[in-house]
Amino acid sequence: METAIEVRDLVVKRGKQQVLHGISCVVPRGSVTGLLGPSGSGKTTLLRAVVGVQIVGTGTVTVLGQPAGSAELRHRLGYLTQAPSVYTDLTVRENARYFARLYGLGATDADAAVASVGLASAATQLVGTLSGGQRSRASLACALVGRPELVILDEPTVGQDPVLRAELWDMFHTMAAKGTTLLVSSHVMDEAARCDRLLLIREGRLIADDSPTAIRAAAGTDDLAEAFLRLIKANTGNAGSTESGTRTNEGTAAR
Ligand SMILES: Nc1ncnc2c1ncn2[C@@H]1O[C@H](COP(=O)(O)OP(=O)(O)OP(=O)(O)O)[C@@H](O)[C@H]1O
Repeated sequence: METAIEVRDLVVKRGKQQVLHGISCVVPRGSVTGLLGPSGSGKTTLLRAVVGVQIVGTGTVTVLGQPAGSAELRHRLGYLTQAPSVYTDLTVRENARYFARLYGLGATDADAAVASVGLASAATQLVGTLSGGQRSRASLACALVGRPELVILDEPTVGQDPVLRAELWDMFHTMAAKGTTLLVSSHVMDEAARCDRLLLIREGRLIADDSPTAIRAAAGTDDLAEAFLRLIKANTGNAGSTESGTRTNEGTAAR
């Protein structure tokens, strides 16, 4: 297994609060890895550390063999932030073409990215006039237009209808099959089940790092939502433990 992301003993403070308490995990290349956890558990903070825009206390984050945030990684990594980051006074197409140019790509690539997120029919519409879900997809098109090797997506399917969500997940798997690595945060359990691997984070600590199948088996239930609840319950009270990055298949997280 080739590694795309390696996080070691990552500690991050935001404001006065310690948000990540010594996270260690690896994300394999060419996989779709889901990052799950309750609101405020530190998912966005971990994604920001991988992208290299988060000040890190201690620990290391290595991305595609380079320290996170290295200039060399800029064109190899695509990042979709939770709040759409597109120009509201440009059309969908103009936004995508602008980002394509930054990657040395042309209009055809930009238009293909717009079509891939289901926005071809809204290509000439100003982003400021789009619905929330459409705006989020416009932002996704811009994150993907450079065909990055590593794609970091912070809740990419929020506000999308079930059909679009299914289409987006099919697209993520098609990208992974071609060698792209995707790290995707989500709150939605049926999306967790679609991932090759899952990282479950709670209060800034990793409580599972395994495949959905292994997580279900370790928790003793076929229901992934129930498995997560059991893992969270099993880890309640371990908050002071120095153990982090517990893998369920080592049998420690689901006791
Ligand atoms: N700029 C900031 N300054 C201080 N604390 C922050 C800042 N941003 C986030 N936090 C805190 O860090 C913790 C983790 O936040 P983070 O956004 O990483 O969680 P999350 O799991 O992505 O949550 P959600 O699912 O709601 O998006 C929270 O307690 C949050 O209040």
